[in-house]
Amino acid sequence: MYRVKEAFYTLQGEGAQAGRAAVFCRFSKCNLWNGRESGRATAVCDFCDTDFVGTDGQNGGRFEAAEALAAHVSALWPSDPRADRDNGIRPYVVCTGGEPLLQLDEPLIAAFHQQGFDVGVETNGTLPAPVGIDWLCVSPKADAAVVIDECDELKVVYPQPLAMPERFLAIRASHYFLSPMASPVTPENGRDPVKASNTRKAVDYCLQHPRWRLTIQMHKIVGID
Ligand SMILES: C[S@@+](CC[C@H](N)C(=O)[O-])C[C@H]1O[C@@H](n2cnc3c(N)ncnc32)[C@H](O)[C@@H]1O
Ligand SMILES: Nc1nc2[nH]cc(C(=O)O)c2c(=O)[nH]1
Ligand code: SF4
Ligand SMILES: [Mg+2]
Repeated sequence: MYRVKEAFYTLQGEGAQAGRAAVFCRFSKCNLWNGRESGRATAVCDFCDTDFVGTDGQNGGRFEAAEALAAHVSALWPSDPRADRDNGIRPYVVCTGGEPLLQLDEPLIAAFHQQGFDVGVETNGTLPAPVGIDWLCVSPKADAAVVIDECDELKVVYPQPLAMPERFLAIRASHYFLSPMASPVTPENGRDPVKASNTRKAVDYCLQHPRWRLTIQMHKIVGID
């Protein structure tokens, strides 16, 4: 059984795939926070900006079979993803959450591929990844041990006192990104002074350590999901 909080079609807002159209499949549950505000202060990961509790979001639900979830995702692509693929377009599903590696398995990856999708994953890196993922983004959290030693992009939310970038240089990646830590809930007026201050700090770190590049949460600026 796969539990999905929400699924929606948007542009990837972060990392090396930023700007690419994708169906986001947000799985329920995380191993580093129970998702309740009452548990945030004692969570391993205490800055999460996402609601991943339950299956009640847009296009959320419970799916018994991999094929059923892949068909559900396919229906959110604006045209026939298999036909698009035949025409040189690469339909894209981003598996996120919550922590997608609690649920994503080889049958579901195969079912996404069967529907014509490239499969991207956003993970905290604490769980092993199944084979077949086309784009793997690892974003370490606090002192949680990272068990993935190779990925497409490493995306370190900055600053985290227990997860400073130097700690992850042994992880092989094609891209090394810093992503400024935003407030868990964007303030009503849309201005986030915490994010602004962290962005300046991330800029300074990248200037001093040119292995690292800045990525920003473009979707929050553009005003899309
Ligand atoms: C909600 S997480 C879900 C996937 C996975 N559990 C993870 O942590 O990578 C998706 C992305 O949002 C990032 N993120 C979460 N809260 C954030 C915040 N307050 N500021 C910036 N990035 C944040 C995570 O680091 C991750 O790259
Ligand atoms: N547009 C957009 N891009 C994203 N990249 C990673 C996201 C996530 O929450 O995993 C995310 C998201 O929630 N929206
Ligand atoms: S950012 Fe990722 S690891 Fe942290 S609580 Fe949110 S879903 Fe879990
Ligand atoms: Mg997000």
